[in-house]
Amino acid sequence: MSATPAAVIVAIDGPSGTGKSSTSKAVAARLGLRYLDTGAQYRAMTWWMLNNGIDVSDPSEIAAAADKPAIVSGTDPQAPGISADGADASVPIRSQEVTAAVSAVSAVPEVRTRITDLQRTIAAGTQEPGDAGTGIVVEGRDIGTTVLPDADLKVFLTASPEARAARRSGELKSADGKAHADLAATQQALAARDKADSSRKTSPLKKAGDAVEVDTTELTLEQVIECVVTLVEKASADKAGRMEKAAR
Ligand SMILES: Nc1ncnc2c1ncn2[C@@H]1O[C@H](COP(=O)(O)OP(=O)(O)OP(=O)(O)O)[C@@H](O)[C@H]1O
Ligand SMILES: Nc1ccn([C@@H]2O[C@H](COP(=O)(O)O)[C@@H](O)[C@H]2O)c(=O)n1
Repeated sequence: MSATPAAVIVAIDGPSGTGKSSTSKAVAARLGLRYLDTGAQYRAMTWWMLNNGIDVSDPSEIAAAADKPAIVSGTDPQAPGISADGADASVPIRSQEVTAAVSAVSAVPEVRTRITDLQRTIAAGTQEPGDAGTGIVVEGRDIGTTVLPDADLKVFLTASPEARAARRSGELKSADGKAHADLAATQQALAARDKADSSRKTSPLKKAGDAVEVDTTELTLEQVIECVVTLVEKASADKAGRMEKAAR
């Protein structure tokens, strides 16, 4: 087996609140990989549409506007950043308004084609020799099934609805300091978004057949990170071994 790890492409998918972002960022930072938050790209597209008078309840209006905004994603796991038409979208894409509209926008095929092209270009850039050639962790809903079906490692994170709602409620509380988060309402909102994301026609949320499923319900975030780091290290060493063999 080779001593030099290869630049891997890692796909991390799963429903909302399973820990995709937290895990992917930490794994990428620990292993010196780039990081891509594909949910942020759909959110930035949605934010731009809401700001530009697009009726997000009308799929034909969404489709007609899908190629208009320039969506630029950062890939530094410590500070990813995202902009739409040059405007910093990092904070506003997390608003309730965007969260409520994003599933409808992301279900439109023209939006998916546009964003999928961006994602593939960014991932391919991390396979070039030089500074960028460090590999990448890409997280979302359809990365292992559609965007990067040849990824070196696919992970599908799950957690019980109760655990996911409790995590999200904790987040809401710490964001405004008030103990207002209604667990049942949070659980309902997560279930509604998952249902929309799993039942759309184009590229629904789905586990790839060759993905490693990790149920995070009973695991701490640190345990999930360690588990995925181990999987990535193995995938990277295996890839390096294959490359070395092919070069002989
Ligand atoms: N294993 C875990 N144990 C406890 N809390 C966790 C765990 N994993 C993630 N969290 C917390 O749960 C919340 C949601 O995590 P995160 O945003 O990473 O999920 P996500 O799958 O990316 O969600 P979404 O798809 O909605 O963006 C965060 O506050 C995070 O710190
Ligand atoms: N690969 C993806 C990633 C995300 N989406 C859509 O974006 C929404 C927001 O995602 P977050 O991870 O930021 O919560 C999500 O609910 C999906 O509608 C997607 O379609 N494909």
